[in-house]
Amino acid sequence: MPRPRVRPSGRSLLARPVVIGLVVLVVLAIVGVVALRTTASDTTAVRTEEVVREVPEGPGSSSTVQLDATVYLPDVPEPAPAVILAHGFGGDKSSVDGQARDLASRGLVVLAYSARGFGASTGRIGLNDPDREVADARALIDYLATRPEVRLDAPGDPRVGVAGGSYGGALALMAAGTDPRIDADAASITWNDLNQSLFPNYSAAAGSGAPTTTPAPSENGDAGVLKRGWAGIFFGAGALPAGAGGSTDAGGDTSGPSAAGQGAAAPVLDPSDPAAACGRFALNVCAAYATSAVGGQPSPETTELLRQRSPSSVAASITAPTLLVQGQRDTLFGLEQADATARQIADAGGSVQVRWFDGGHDAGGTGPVADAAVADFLVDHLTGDPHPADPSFAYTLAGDPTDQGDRARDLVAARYPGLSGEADTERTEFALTSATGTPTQIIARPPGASPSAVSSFPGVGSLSGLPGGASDALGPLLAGDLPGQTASFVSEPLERSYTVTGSTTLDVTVGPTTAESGTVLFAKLYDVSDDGRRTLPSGLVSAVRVAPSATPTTVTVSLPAITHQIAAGHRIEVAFATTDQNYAVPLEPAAISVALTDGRVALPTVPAENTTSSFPVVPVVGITALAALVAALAVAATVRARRRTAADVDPALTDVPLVITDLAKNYANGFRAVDGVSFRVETGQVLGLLGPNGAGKTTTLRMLMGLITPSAGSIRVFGHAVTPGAPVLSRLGSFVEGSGFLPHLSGRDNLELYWRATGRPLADAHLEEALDIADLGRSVDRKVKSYSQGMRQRLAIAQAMLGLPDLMVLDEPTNGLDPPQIRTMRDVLIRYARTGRTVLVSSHLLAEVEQTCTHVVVMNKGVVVSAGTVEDLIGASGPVEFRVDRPADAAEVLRRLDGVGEVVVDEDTGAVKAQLGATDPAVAIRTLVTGGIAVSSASRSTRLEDVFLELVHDDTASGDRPEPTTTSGARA
Ligand SMILES: Nc1ncnc2c1ncn2[C@@H]1O[C@H](COP(=O)(O)OP(=O)(O)OP(=O)(O)O)[C@@H](O)[C@H]1O
Repeated sequence: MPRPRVRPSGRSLLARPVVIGLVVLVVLAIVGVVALRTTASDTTAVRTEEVVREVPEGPGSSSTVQLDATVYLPDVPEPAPAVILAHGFGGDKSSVDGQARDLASRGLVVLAYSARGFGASTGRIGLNDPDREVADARALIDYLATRPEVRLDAPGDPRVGVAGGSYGGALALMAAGTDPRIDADAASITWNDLNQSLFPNYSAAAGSGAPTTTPAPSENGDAGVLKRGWAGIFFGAGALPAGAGGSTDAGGDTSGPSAAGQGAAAPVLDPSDPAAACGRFALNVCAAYATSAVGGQPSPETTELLRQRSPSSVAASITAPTLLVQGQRDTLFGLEQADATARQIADAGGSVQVRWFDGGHDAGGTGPVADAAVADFLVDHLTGDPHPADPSFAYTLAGDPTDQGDRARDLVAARYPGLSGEADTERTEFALTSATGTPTQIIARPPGASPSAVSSFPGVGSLSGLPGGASDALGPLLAGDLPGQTASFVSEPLERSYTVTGSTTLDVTVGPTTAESGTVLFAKLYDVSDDGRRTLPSGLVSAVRVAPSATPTTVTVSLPAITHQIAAGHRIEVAFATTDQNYAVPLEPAAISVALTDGRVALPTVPAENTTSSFPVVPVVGITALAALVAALAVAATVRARRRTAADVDPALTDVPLVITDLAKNYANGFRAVDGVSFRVETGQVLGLLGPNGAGKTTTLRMLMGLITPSAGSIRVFGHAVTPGAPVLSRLGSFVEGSGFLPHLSGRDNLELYWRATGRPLADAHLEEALDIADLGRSVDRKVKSYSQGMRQRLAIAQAMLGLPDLMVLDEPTNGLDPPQIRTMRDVLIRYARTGRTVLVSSHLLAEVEQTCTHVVVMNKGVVVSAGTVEDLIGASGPVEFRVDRPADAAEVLRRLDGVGEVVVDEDTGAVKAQLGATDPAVAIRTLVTGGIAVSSASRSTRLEDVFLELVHDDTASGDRPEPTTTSGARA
């Protein structure tokens, strides 16, 4: 039965205006964009023809896929060059209708089509599989060669260009790299390498010369950090059946009528079919995403799959003139992606031109500016004689649209400096000093990486569908770093204003860490105003992962590539944060030391001419304001939705420390480690979670700590539903193995550091009380590297106790302790529970549990096999041992009693052991005495160990799942 949930008050008052406001603003905005576009086109009459092309499902396959296409035919007397137009991810051919009409009205035949798996096209999404989507584009070129309206360069070889944004942009590049018939290609806001885009790592071993610094980094180090926010949005858009909505299309005109899903045969989802969760994705793509999303790291197979789906795999073969248009507001595919593609094409002798524009996935996708650049390029290169691309480089310097004196400026440089080298990039050095005064700063990552820093809002820009930079508008309001989690290094105030165009690198020394996940950091370049306001340009961060090392490691980190003007009097701040909510950060707690190697940063600029003619201040102010408003409302709705989730409270349980109901966990390999676990812990209890190896104890506790997500069931802490990062987790103190203490700091300093990372005042830590209970004595002021294993364990327990949490959860706290230390630990836990708080502890030391815990839950093979008080558990089973004068007669008498099970006489001691079942031992004694037998003692010899072995032994031997049993007083 669903439980009543507490909703934040005022919901019904707020919801309607927000929704109405959103609808009105989106309609206004779309009308505005449509109006802008229609005035720009319609110079030549255009007619359209609907076409369905059948292509093989895969190489050598007998089954086929149907591609739904529209051919746009300009009313021109001669055969015309053609363009294949590909749409963005989650869109379909209708998404590029406006752009297609515009190109056709300029005299080009345009074929726009829905990629396989999108719109009315059949098949599955292969993420630009070279053998499928890319082969489809080549098949469409074959088709264009048969159309009489299309100009041919040779039989079967039409004069043709390919263009697209985002998903379509990568397709355009990959088609150009595999089909020499293509005469020009234009790719907007797209990736070079999906591995680098989705698992970025902007660091490389210092001195390796790896990251190229002008104007954007193009090289990555090893395994990166999953860009969880964007990856989820990207893959979520394809996980729905066709026609189910969910477009995140940022690579096409959003003004046209959406035909998403029209006529498409939406697959019928069968929940029992594992493929159902894959929606429209090809199963290999789906599996690749699922394993990386769960593990946070790509498997070698995923890396290879993403490599094949990337323009980087074919860029060296692109010979047609290429235009790369990349967005300056794009936390999905940053400027460095176009930079890498440009370098690869140029290195192989191809001709390439680069444009950076004030847009991108965080600002409504491509938009009119990018589309116009693409149209000019295609018309220029397809209608005249083929000629190399113009080497110039254009970019936009965003101004403040509310300030007419500081307008956005369009700038053109003679060459793209990424290709012409360092010589074209001026650099100015700024000295940076550590914000704390000490060269090395120590920052912490809290357990569960929660709370997390916020740098940008993936998807909000494309949600608004507008230019103007939703993330930029919202960033200063909502983004932020957390105290204790950020190391910062700042410059003196700048004497003059300075324009950053591109990226820079700096050497940083981090670590040491032996954690398997290595060190993960997020590097940022802030513009700090004189009143201390920090602006993170375009919400961009550089994710960095440094391999584990027992000694500090120096790496070269590339800061994000930006265009940004820093005003005179402002400071530059380079910051390193341990968390970012858009990335899959390791959840284990860690303390990380960070130092700049030479304390300087050299920021680049690209000398360029201002070509701004007349700037439409009024529409931009209006559109930007609308974008900001729409985005603000969208974020408000998101925040409210999150609050609602966070406020998922069962009022009947607000006094109960923990209630776990029907909890289950399937790991990525399909193994069900926890299967329908339910139990409850009351205030003041010390509950022991017992079970043999592999029983599912750690998995259960990790779900409770919010470190992993349950597959089913619920966990309520004081009535609040637990989810990763849920605020109620602040009432829970937890101990997990490998607490990541910094060895050269004292125990006390480590605890203070850890507490600062939670963002809460030091006074709330109750440091002395936690230390007192953990009984570390004066050792707390010694360096941790001098601690014994037992002292480290106790320090970790003290860490779990900081803030005196109402519920403390400890996973195997006695591991590695010697008997006296185990005894100390026992006292610590008992004392803690006596303060009116609650302890949940997993252990395999049964004698310890028996002496420490008031209650026990026994798990085996993922299920609860018994639960109750320790006395109940011991008392409810096991034989009673009678010492009598005539053992054989006593055994006979007991056997005749109702409900009594096995009765045996111990030949050595003469004791009679009887399984009394429900029979009261007092009744048994009275019966014996009445029968003339002298009873000198009756006792239960059972210890928890016996019960435990009895509960798990048979089952362990047979390999079957045991049936749960509940002792009296148990609440399983
Ligand atoms: N990430 C994972 N992927 C797949 N299986 C896993 C994963 N983590 C744990 N398991 C499996 O789940 C089962 C339960 O593991 P868990 O660590 O929860 O047990 P446990 O009761 O804590 O055991 P132990 O006392 O040995 O730590 C084990 O069979 C384990 O191999």
